[in-house]
Amino acid sequence: MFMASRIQTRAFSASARNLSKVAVLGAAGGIGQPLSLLLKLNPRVTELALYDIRGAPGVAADVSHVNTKSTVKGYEPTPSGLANALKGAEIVLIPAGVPRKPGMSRDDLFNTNASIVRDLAKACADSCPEANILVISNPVNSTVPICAEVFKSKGVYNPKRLFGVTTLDVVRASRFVSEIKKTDPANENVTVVGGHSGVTIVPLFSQSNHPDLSSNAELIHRVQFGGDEVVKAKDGAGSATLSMAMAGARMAESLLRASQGEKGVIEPTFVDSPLYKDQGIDFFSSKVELGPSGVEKILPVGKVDAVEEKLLEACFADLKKNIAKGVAFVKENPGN
Ligand SMILES: NC(=O)c1ccc[n+]([C@@H]2O[C@H](COP(=O)([O-])OP(=O)(O)OC[C@H]3O[C@@H](n4cnc5c(N)ncnc54)[C@H](O)[C@@H]3O)[C@@H](O)[C@H]2O)c1
Ligand SMILES: O=C(O)C[C@H](O)C(=O)O
Repeated sequence: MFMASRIQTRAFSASARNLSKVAVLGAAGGIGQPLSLLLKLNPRVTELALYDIRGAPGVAADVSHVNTKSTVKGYEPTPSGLANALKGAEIVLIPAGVPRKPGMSRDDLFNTNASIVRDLAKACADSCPEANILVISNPVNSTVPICAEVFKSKGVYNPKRLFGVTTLDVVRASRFVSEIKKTDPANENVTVVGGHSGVTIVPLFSQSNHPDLSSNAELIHRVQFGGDEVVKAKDGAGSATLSMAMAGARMAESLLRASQGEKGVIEPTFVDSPLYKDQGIDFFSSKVELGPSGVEKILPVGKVDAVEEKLLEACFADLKKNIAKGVAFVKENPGN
């Protein structure tokens, strides 16, 4: 009897530890819908909370019929709907905001998306201050600092829990390399550092399986401007949604694996980073080891060649401005 209840208690605490509520803000959008579907297919997710300013209950009803065990709920676009979606969340993914049209830079989205992200970050700081916040909304180089400033202003900033999602850059890099080298992309791990726009995206091919590619200007350009390829092809109907959903789901899955005890889970991500703080760059994307507390360890950039050294210089100049713009926005526009 005693034995049985001990076993039951242990089984209960193990499953309680693995209860993982994941919230998606912007769930009815081009990224939000396939991302919600992929999260529904992930057995590590036990509760899926979908929020949008329009259409989340419909997406939730649809996704909820997928026959996996997790529960799915769509929340009304009200402050209490948002608060309830966030309460108890372990991970919050934010793909809310407008995407680019041809001819636009990601920075051109700032005027619209900065206040959307600021207000959603406020709701997160109030309702789930300890959640891992995964920012997808562009311009990531600025929206992540915006979230940090909001959390700081509410006294709940934990730099280990805030992530700009740059996974798509490494997904693209490995696919593009595999096309050139006729290999399996699953075996091509390309480190990409910096930020998430144009020249701030710095692939380090010298560290890959194919160091010769570090002088391939066309490939470097393709990785840096891969997003533009999709924007152009969609011709006004938005930017990458399906590949982004896959990349966002991968980042969430990695965090869940790490929080459930797996060691050595490494993803590239744009975080509050010590790597170049001495040069005034407070956020930087590099390989990060994830753990139960979020960021476990920020890995060094490592040895780069002369071409990459130059790419990094160009990255720093833009990144510094993008980060400063996000910080200044919250100071000048604290909102209600
Ligand atoms: N980080 C990356 O690698 C990456 C990749 C692709 C796209 N993006 C960015 O992701 C964002 C979304 O792209 P998309 O294609 O899904 O756009 P979309 O327009 O299809 O969807 C955006 C969704 O956000 C919702 N939304 C707007 N304001 C909101 C708010 N205050 N609260 C909740 N929801 C809100 C909209 O109703 C819409 O459903 C864009 O900013 C885009 O640039 C980032
Ligand atoms: O290109 C965009 O605007 C969307 C996204 O950042 C991407 O890299 O595909």
